[in-house]
Amino acid sequence: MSEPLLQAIDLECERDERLLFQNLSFSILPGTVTRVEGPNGTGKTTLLRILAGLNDAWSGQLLWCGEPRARQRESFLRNTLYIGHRPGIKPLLTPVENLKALMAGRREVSDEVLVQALAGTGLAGFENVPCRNLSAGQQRRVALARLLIADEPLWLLDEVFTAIDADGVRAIESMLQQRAAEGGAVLVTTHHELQLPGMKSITLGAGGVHEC
Ligand SMILES: Nc1ncnc2c1ncn2[C@@H]1O[C@H](COP(=O)(O)OP(=O)(O)OP(=O)(O)O)[C@@H](O)[C@H]1O
Repeated sequence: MSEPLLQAIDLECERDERLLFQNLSFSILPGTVTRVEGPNGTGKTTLLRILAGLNDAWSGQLLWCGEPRARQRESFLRNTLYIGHRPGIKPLLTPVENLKALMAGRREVSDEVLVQALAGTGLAGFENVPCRNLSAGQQRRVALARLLIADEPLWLLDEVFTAIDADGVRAIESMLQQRAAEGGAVLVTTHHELQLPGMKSITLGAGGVHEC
């Protein structure tokens, strides 16, 4: 069996003296899509932010490719793509400019590739319009175009289906499956009814933590 990309061992997190989760252990293997599920407020966003290295209010162990993540920070960051539940799009910039900003410090991508990625998320013809003039779903599609130029093997995606129409949902589902088929791994939170073949799940909340 292949080595996990990411491994969580006995994670615990408390917010405002409220225990969100404890004894949370799971492995994210190459070739898998894992859904983090649970009712509102049970800690899904918090967990993804912890995994992405954006929240330090936790205890336990996180391993990246079998080594403590803290010792592998650069490799972890270079190989992980996090998209938060807010699209993170700058309203005064165009979709092309926003994608360039999202790629900053990662790698050079030509305008042609960016325009193709935007076309791939249904934004052909909107490449140079300020994002403040786009709809909520179109703004989220700008952020999702990032997936089409991603070479990071691990994707951590928080509520990426919000404001997306049915065709867009199917397109995202196929991107997740594609990443897994290419040997990457995806961890996704969503309230959308996501059904992908072989999908794993981590459930937070009332019944405690459950992994399958
Ligand atoms: N910055 C913060 N400081 C203190 N508590 C916080 C902070 N952010 C979130 N919380 C609390 O942590 C708990 C979990 O929040 P989180 O956003 O992780 O839940 P969630 O499962 O993603 O919810 P939803 O399904 O509504 O998106 C909530 O009770 C929330 O009030």
